[in-house]
Amino acid sequence: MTPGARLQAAIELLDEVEVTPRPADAVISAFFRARRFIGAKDRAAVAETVYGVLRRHARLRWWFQHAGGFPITARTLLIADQILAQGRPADHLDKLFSGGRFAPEQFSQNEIRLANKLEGHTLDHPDMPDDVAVECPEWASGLLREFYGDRFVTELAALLDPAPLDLRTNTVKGDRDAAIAALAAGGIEGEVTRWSPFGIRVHGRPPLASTDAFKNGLIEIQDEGSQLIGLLTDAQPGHQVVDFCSGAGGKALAIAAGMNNKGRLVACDVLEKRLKRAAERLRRAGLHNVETRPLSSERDPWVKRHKGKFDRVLVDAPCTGTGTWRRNPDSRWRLLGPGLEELLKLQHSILDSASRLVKPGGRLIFATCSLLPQENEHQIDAFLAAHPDFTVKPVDELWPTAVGTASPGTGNYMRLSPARHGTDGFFAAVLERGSAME
Ligand SMILES: C[S@@+](CC[C@H](N)C(=O)[O-])C[C@H]1O[C@@H](n2cnc3c(N)ncnc32)[C@H](O)[C@@H]1O
Repeated sequence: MTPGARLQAAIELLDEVEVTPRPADAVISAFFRARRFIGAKDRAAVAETVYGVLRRHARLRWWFQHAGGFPITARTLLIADQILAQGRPADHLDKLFSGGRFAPEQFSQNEIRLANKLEGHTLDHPDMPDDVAVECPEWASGLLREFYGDRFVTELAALLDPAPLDLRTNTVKGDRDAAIAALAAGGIEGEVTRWSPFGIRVHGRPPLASTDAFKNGLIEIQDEGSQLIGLLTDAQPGHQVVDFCSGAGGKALAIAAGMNNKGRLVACDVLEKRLKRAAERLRRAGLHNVETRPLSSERDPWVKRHKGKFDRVLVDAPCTGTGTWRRNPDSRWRLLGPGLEELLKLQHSILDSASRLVKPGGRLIFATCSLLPQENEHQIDAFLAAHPDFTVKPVDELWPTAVGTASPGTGNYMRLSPARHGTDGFFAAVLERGSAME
């Protein structure tokens, strides 16, 4: 692809993301699936351009206001991003917008005026309000400010950069050194992660799906923080385990690997399509002790029938995903699923129902990828008030045996953030049921 053709593809994709009520990563994947003739390098370059514009959503829009109120379109956003964030001179950009075959149409008069106004500036500006500078939407700003206090800007700024690419070694297939060596043989450099004993942080964005290590199930793509939730579940070989909100099985894969194919893990979700994806991944990973169970809702009769039967129940609850903003920058601005109030009710109800599955002496693990205390500590407080037979197992105490690395030292609960830990933002609480049932 020529540089102009890449820009045109990015404009088309930005238009598609704008009108499609699905997450940007799904829209981007579908766009390339329908255009298999676009090679891997071009795909990566186009996707990076699109993600860049989405990542700089509020700051770019601020500049449109500041420059005198220009119309916001996919084209003008891209022009602004190229000048302000990529430092491309306006006259160079003008040449790429040549109107030639596959290239974008030539600049309109308005676009020439916009490019000239922005020329010589960079993205950040001292007059930008903090919420704009750190891309924080209004719906979350008050809650995050209240929680983080004077760390608000630091914590939010760390969510602006792209997330690193983390892998988890599937210990059923080999150890971490073997995985690092297998990747290195294919020219992929990676280093051990700080907190997860099975994690590898890879340099750049290499095409992993075509590597033998991936095809043989030796590695899985999984953020380090997510790996740690699997470890804190502390499921042992022989245990009976439920992953209540299993989705496509990211954490189920990690937990089942730790059980070394001994015992039983039931992966539940209300979306059967996701569970089917989980089943495929489990096969590739060589894990045979997992069954999938679609639920009609968190109150499915299956739950009542299996009351008190499980050693471990993980609730990886649906949430706002504020901890994954660097991975899904569009999710800050496009609330495609339920809003916060609805999520809080759902989380409460899922926790309440799933807790029935835990046997006396067993554990309930509640996790989210949210930074908001309303979805985390407050949910645990409400749960404990209603369920006095459960108590908190402090994460700091569990860490040495369950994880085995130096603990991040976040107290009773695991609370990770990109600014402090270099992982996505995650929360996890481990609750133990007393030996007599309620
Ligand atoms: C955070 S995602 C799970 C991610 C998954 N555990 C992983 O590690 O890949 C939350 C999941 O909860 C599921 N979910 C939503 N409502 C639910 C309910 N009422 N009962 C059970 N699962 C539910 C969603 O379909 C979604 O897959």
